Amino acid sequence: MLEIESNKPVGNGIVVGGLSPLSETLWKEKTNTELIGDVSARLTWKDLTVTVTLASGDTQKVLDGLTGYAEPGTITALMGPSGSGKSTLLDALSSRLAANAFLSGTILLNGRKTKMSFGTAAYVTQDDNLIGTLTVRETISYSASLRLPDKMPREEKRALVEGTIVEMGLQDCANTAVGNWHLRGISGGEKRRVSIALEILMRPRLLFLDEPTSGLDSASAFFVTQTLRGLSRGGRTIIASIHQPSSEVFELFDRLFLLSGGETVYFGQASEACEYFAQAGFPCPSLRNPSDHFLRCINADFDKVKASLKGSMKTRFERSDDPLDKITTTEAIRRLTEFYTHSQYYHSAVEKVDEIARVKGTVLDSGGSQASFFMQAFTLTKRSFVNMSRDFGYYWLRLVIYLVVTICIGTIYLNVGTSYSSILARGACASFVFGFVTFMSIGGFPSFVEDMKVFQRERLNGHYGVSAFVISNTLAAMPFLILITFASGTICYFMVRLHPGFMHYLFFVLCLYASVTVVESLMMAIASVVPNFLMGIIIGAGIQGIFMLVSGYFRLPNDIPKPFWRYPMSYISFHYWALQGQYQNDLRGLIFDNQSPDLPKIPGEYILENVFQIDVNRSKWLDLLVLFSMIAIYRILFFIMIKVSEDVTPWIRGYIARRRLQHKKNSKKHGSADLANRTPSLRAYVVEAEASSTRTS
Ligand SMILES: Nc1ncnc2c1ncn2[C@@H]1O[C@H](COP(=O)(O)OP(=O)(O)OP(=O)(O)O)[C@@H](O)[C@H]1O
Repeated sequence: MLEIESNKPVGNGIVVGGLSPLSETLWKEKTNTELIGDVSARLTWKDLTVTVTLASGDTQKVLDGLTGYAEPGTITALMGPSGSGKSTLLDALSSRLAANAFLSGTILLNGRKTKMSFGTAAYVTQDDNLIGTLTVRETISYSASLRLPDKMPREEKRALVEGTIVEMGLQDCANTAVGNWHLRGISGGEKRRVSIALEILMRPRLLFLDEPTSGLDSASAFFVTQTLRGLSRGGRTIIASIHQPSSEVFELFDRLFLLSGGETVYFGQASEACEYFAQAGFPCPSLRNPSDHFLRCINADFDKVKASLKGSMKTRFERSDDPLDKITTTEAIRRLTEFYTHSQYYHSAVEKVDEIARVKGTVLDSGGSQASFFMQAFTLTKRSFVNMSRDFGYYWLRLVIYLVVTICIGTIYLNVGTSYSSILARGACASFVFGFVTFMSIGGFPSFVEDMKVFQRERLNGHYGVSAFVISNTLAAMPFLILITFASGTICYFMVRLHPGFMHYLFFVLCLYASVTVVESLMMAIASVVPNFLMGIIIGAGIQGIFMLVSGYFRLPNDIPKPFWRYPMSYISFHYWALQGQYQNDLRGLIFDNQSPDLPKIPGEYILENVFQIDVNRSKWLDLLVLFSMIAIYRILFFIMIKVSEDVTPWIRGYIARRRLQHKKNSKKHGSADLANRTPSLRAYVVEAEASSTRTS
């Protein structure tokens, strides 16, 4: 067990800042989670370098040899100009780097290498991915049910939720919906606070926040930061990237990590940063906010603008005492980074990192949820059902369109009968229903993609697992899909007057239900690979177009080219099984008129075999069974895809990136050697360049 000195109050001695004592006490009592001392998080990173591969194939260093640490009981601010690498550092520390990013260096949690996603640490990202139809209170309450222990009484869960709402100043908008494309909800700043509330609800031992105060007014920014500071004083470790904090907000931070162009400009006590800048030759002018001053010293993006302004307002600048007016910011950054690497701040940071890393502390497991699987699945199903019932675009709009389209089908094929011409009409009607009508199900994809974003946020923060999500989504959608398919199927069946009989009716609507659910499941599997809704819809439409082509209507089954299209494509196509089943369901047992009254009548079985080339020896119920199995297969596929992207892809990515870097290093070495050998005068230059690059690294 670690002895943690830094759990003692830091700074002005406030033990619980903005944090409601009620929530804090309740949390400790009811969850038996004594965070200080036994499961606290000490995070260190040493020589952390992140390289990304760009679309052109080139690589770019986004972070360069960063070293630092974060201890329990402290709040660390990451500051730097836009694009300096703050989010990348948070992503690297929380094991969430993008697919094209490669990390080198050491990150240790309590002295051990740990994968930080899935609940070991909580992360409030820059994007607020929330369910738009839920109110603020509902959003936080569902989150509490998903993660708090089942045994915890309801009143206590409610008290925690209310306490968190008060801590984030959300009481006035607690009953307002978050908002989505058709519903104006809470403001951007309020959304930000809801996102923070969701993560501080469980009092995580390690919390990353990417720009928690962006979009907040100065008073809200102050109170939110004060709450975070209070949370840290309870033994939590907090790291937050922040833009432009006011001087009051800045004073709430214990440590400051200042970045510019991916390099460390300063890492140390926030309260000593002013002195550090003065020592480095950039004292903060008396009337300037220190954090504004630091950022002005290290933002080189506007050097050109500054130079042209200087030209036009020469006299004014000449009189200024500000050192920044005498040199370019690029030069200031160079001096500051050099000053830092030789300063006592850097050396003490390295010493402290080594000291912390030497102590092998508690292995932190996933701390995201303490609720049982059953509770998670139940809460998720309830939440999804509420969302689906409130979001007009999810199912209601589809219900309206389905009803309209099936009434159109009903009027066009009205009372189709058993005349000779009705044979093809019945085939066309079935093909349209199971082709185009089921195709319209992709309309729900944008809403599902929004759900996926929420799922990904919650999943990475360990709120619940993939199986709970798949089960809940399946169960919550079921009543809506039954309503849509049974309502539209009934209209179609009775208007067209398909084969009479209850079992024929039941088969028709069940087949429609299964086909629509297969499309939903297929789109779910697509969403696991392509999270962008436009791309997803295009891919989903393309796949369904191909499935329709090989369904046996546009080209008869025996005429479909055997390699690939017949085997296996037509068997993979759900349209094929739906049509095979429905043709049998509709035609078998009916007798049709022939072309002329003198010719004998045609039995349905004959048409099935000779016109539509249906395998009459196979039961239509078997076709239906195949459709239901496809639902399960696509949902399992979704599950596997998520698992693969979580477990296998990072490993492959790391391997490829390592190979690429190695290859680059080798070719660089050979390239410079070749050049030096060919031109003796260049040899000295290359040797010097290689030596200086080794010195820098
Ligand atoms: N996966 C990536 N692929 C390509 N470039 C990347 C990737 N990740 C980061 N970068 C680049 O690295 C730089 C730092 O990005 P990052 O988002 O970390 O900056 P930031 O300091 O958080 O910026 P902001 O304050 O604007 O959010 C940017 O120039 C960005 O384009």
